Amino acid sequence: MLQSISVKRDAERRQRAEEGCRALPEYDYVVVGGGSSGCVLAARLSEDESVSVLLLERGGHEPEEARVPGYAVFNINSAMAESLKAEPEPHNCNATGCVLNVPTVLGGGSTINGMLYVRGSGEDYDEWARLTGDRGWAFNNVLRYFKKSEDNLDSPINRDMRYHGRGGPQKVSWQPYRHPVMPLLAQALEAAGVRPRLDINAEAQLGYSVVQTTSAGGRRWTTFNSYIEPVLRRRNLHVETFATARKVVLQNAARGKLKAVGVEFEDAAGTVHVVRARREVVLTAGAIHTPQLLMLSGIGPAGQLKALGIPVLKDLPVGEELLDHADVVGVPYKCEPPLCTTDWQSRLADLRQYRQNRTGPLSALNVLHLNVFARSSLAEPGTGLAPDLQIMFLARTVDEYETCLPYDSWRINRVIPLVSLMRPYSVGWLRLNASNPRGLPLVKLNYFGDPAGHDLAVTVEALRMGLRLRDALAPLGLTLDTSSFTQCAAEGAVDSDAFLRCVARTRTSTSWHWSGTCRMGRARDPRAVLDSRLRVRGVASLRVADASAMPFIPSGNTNNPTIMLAERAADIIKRDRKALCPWC
Ligand SMILES: Cc1cc2nc3c(=O)[nH]c(=O)nc-3n(C[C@H](O)[C@H](O)[C@H](O)COP(=O)(O)OP(=O)(O)OC[C@H]3O[C@@H](n4cnc5c(N)ncnc54)[C@H](O)[C@@H]3O)c2cc1C
Repeated sequence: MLQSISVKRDAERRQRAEEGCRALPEYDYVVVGGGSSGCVLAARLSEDESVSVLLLERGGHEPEEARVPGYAVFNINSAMAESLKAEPEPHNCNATGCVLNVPTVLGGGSTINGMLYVRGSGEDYDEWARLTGDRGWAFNNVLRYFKKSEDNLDSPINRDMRYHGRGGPQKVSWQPYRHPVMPLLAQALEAAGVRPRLDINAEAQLGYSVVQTTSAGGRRWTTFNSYIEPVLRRRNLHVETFATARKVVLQNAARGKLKAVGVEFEDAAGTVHVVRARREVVLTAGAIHTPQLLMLSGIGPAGQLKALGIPVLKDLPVGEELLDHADVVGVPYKCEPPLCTTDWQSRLADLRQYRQNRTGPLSALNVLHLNVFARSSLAEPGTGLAPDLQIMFLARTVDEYETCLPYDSWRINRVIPLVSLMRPYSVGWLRLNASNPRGLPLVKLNYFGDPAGHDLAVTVEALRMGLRLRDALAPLGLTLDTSSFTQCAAEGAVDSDAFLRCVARTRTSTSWHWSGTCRMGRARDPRAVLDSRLRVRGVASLRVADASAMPFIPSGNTNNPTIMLAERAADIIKRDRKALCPWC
């Protein structure tokens, strides 16, 4: 499977190289990065037939198998992502540095992610409004962009028109298959006092729920499938794949102000081109590559750029903050037949069933869509009902098939609470790599790095919640399995603080929710790279409209918030253009 993805990608790249670059020398808007946000931007901007839009994407199209929900884990480790090893730190990721799987494919994160459709809490966006001084980012205002993007297919959720939209580009639905373990987990959660919630994307999130996904009819719906594919025939929209931006071309304009006038990029054959942007360059290369591109263009922390010999055009705190939710893989529960079966006959039957009508275990991401959102005893007062922790349930097959199917997880025999810190105090950073500034940047995640130990304490509490399910799960056939936790065994009992702190330190992983590396903020905010209209401070015609712009990480998974941000960005850009040119 992994090999087939990489073979298809290589063939597509070769073909693109033979065909040559088809981009024109000039467009009104050049959008860099065709991921979750870039596809939204390019589709929305090109709705206006009088403007031309180029979308540059360094990857290619996703193969059909990438849309099978049960294969999602393959996507993460395939040629559709590059692996970035974060800086090793003693207090997280087993001191070896977590691996970040950075998307490199049309659709970006929406093509390789877990598809969970989560908005976060209203308080998060009210905080965005406070930090930017722009009420336009408050929840009551951004709700319309969440709804605008949405084609919610499930009744009764889609009957709630205050919170949900129908007919938007992004398909949203419950996955058609629910593993038999899910009702048992729900039963155990209720026994532990966690209440059910039908819809986490309405007035509140707290409780456990079966989360909707960006999939429909047993298939993944990426932002490329949702926003771009239906409009690919537009004559004013051009998508150039295997086109890697190298830098933004900047010029001195009126009154000495810098202005973005184009983008330098390398095509599939390795030829370097410059495309001019008549109106704006919009960076949507994600929270890892957008800050890198800005710095390669001379926009970033002056000291850092000077040390690398990059001429400083604008001194801004690019990459000085990196936000993410630290995930920790908790102690698993063993699940045995007949509840969990992993034999080849069942797998073959699954494949046949999926091929016939896209149902069965392959139409869902095992049990990941069962989520708990909760407030720990350390949740900050004054944050309303915003959760500070999330518990998801991962599942996988261990033992018998591990060597031949290392990433297989559609048939399972372990269920693992995966805890995620929603309101982290620890903040990381991103810098250019001095030995190769164009290569992968250096990233320090700094999970659990806050001096007061708040983040670790919340995580320990969340891990303990996962353990609390054991009394209710044991009679249902799911028993705790500590056999793989030998590294922490000497620390104490399985529910002791010392053991759980050791689990947090050694079993950390990214949640892939990188954000905030080019945050927006108020005019005098020394941490802000962008103003609240997503313009790079002090540079004309240049915006950032991806997860990098978030000033505060939402309490939930970040794909849908990024789509919302891009929807509003498109509206802002259209309005700014009208304001400058009312007759256009
Ligand atoms: C493995 C994984 C699992 C996740 N699970 C979930 C989930 O279940 N639910 C959820 O809500 N969120 C999830 N997320 C997070 C979510 O997908 C991201 O927050 C979101 O995709 C970020 O969107 P973006 O537009 O900022 O960046 P991306 O979607 O990463 O898009 C950036 C795009 O830019 C391209 N690019 C980069 N550099 C260049 C360049 N120099 N030139 C041209 N193109 C370039 C990349 O190839 C990519 O396509 C997950 C993410 C990952 C990676």
